[in-house]
Amino acid sequence: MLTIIANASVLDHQGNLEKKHILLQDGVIKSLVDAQVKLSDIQDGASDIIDAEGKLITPGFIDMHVHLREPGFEHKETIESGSRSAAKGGFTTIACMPNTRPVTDHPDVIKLILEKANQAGIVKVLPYAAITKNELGRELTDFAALKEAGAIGFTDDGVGVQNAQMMKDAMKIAAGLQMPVIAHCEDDSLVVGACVAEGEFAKKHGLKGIPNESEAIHVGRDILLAEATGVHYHVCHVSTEQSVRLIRQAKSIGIHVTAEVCPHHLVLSEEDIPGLDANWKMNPPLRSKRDVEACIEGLLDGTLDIIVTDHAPHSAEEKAKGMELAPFGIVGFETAFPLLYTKFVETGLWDLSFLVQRMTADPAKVFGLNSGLLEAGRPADLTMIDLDAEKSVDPEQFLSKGHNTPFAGWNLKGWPVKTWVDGKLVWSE
Ligand SMILES: NC(=O)N[C@@H](CC(=O)O)C(=O)O
Ligand SMILES: [Zn+2]
Ligand SMILES: [Zn+2]
Repeated sequence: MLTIIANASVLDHQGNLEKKHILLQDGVIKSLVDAQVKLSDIQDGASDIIDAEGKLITPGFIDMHVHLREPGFEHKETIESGSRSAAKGGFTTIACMPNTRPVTDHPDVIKLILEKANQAGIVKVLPYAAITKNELGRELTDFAALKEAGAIGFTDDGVGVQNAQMMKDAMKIAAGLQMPVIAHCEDDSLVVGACVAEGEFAKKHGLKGIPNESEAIHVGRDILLAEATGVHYHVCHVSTEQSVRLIRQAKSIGIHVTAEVCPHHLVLSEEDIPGLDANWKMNPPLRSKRDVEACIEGLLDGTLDIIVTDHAPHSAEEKAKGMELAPFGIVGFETAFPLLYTKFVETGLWDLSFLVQRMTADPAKVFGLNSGLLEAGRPADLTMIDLDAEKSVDPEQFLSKGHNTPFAGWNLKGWPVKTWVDGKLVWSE
């Protein structure tokens, strides 16, 4: 079956926009043809021709840090609802975290996730497995068996691995299996009972603060352990100036460390929190302006490799418990691209190709995926974006079960309008 996406704007290797017809066949990108070529010359046998005049086509976005909540927390999200939400946001591959119930610490849970994702048949779902059983930090899981079942890496996201020897043992085994260790960096002893960052907001509201060191102390420790074990060490949701500095130094001496940053940590600081509204509560918390600047700088100089959403849906009831009692986390799929496009590309701070690469080719490179590039022979995972479309964020319109976002009402440009996975249209506005 031949599909043609005609007259699409695509980014070339230099980041310039070119007009192309994109031919898809059997789930794969067959070729990109200059749009000067008449459609009548290439459309023989095409079962579907989509006019993409005036629209940008990019490789499908890849999100290496998401929470789909199934099994166990289906009231927050399911693999199906999360996949739909991802597709609407332009994502075609998502990697889901193991803090489910049961925790993804056994091959059976990996198999269940892959089965459910397959049944949903929307986006590609890549499961992470837990480092420790039940994410309790006491006993390692069976890495070899989890890899065999389809896990793509190991992480206790949601909590930090508190014991250094445990982390070192995990890294040694993962290195032997050529698998990455992905770390939620947080030293519990420095955090106890805090819900927002240490800073002006915490002071004003008489709240205990989460200090920057609670993140960076793990980053520093784990870099040393990665050096000792040779593992590919990937840092989750970097949010502090100190972490950026440590990762930059580690990279400069050749340690195999990579890192991710979330849109909210690039766009918001603690100064933006309007009040005690838990839609502004996430882990790591919104930090100071200085930290935001350091994260942006880190992304620009390659210290931070990729952008992830850390899509973390919770129910309205849970979030209504208020800043101190509500769970940490905000949804991310359906606002990520327009948010970053509006804040950084429209304003002339970043090239469009810089943003697109951090959400496509770079995550694919960091995690060894075959997708993320718009070239012949690659899977036909594509996103169509209307860069001129402008609308305000309406959580009621989200396909995610979670409506917990600090961006409600924000007026944004650059909305995804169609998404294909393996050549199949999985979402269309
Ligand atoms: N990021 C969050 O604020 N919450 C995540 C956990 C996590 O990513 O650490 C969640 O599972 O809700
Ligand atoms: Zn985390
Ligand atoms: Zn997370």
